Amino acid sequence: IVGGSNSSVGEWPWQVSLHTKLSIQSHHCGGSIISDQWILTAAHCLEDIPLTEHWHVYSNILKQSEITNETTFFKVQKMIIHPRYEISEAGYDIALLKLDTPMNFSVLQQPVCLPSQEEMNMAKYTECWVTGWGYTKERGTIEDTLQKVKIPIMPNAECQFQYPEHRITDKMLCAGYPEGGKDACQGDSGGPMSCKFQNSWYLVGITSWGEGCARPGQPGVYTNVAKFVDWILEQTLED
Ligand SMILES: COC(=O)Nc1ccc(-c2nc(CNC(=O)CCc3cc(Cl)ccc3N3C=NNN3)[nH]c2Cl)cc1
Repeated sequence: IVGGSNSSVGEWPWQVSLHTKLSIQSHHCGGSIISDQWILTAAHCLEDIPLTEHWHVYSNILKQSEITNETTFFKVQKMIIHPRYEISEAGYDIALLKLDTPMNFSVLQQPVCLPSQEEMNMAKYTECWVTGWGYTKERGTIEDTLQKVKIPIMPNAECQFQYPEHRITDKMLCAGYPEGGKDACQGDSGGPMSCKFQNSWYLVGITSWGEGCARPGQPGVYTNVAKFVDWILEQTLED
């Protein structure tokens, strides 16, 4: 997160850190708790590591340094990548992780609301925050303390204009300041763009891609979760 500040304990109780158990175990991506057994993240986070046993899901974490080999984590039972995902910049950058055991909710570990499907006017979301342990500058390192930054959603037409070589679809959302300076960055992907509306928090976006970090005229691009609520419900409501 570029241009943000430290979060406090329990501020984003749906934020998780996805670690891969490869050479060195480290933070790979963010994710969001959407039910007691399901995590929503970005498809690109999972594409290089398709084996469920390589993933550790850490919830109720503020600092990465809290994670030791004594720290409890959830194992992953099932990974579902959206079937139309190819690359982040083409969209459908969304995936689900089913935990091997249901988690108990608490003040510090609980789900975020999904937006109502086909939510069209994003203008109603005037208080949106992006969170993560990603770099605080383009050539950075993973942050210890979970960072937060408030970023306004911009109309897709404006975003398309700023990314002339891309197709910004209605399944994507963009957020940024014209002057740049505040944005997601490497290591934040998969994590939430959370928006407060009528005193509840909604998972409006999933951090997906951007041209560099916090550059003027290069907003962050997020998966528009409202457009995938049907898919999420289909995949997660065991029939
Ligand atoms: C010790 O452990 C480690 O070092 N772990 C570790 C884990 C993961 C990564 C890592 N993750 C990614 C995937 N992309 C993103 O996270 C954000 C993309 C993005 C989204 C928005 Cl909205 C806006 C801008 C950008 N943007 C563009 N350029 N940079 N950022 N790339 C890399 Cl590299 C690096 C190190």
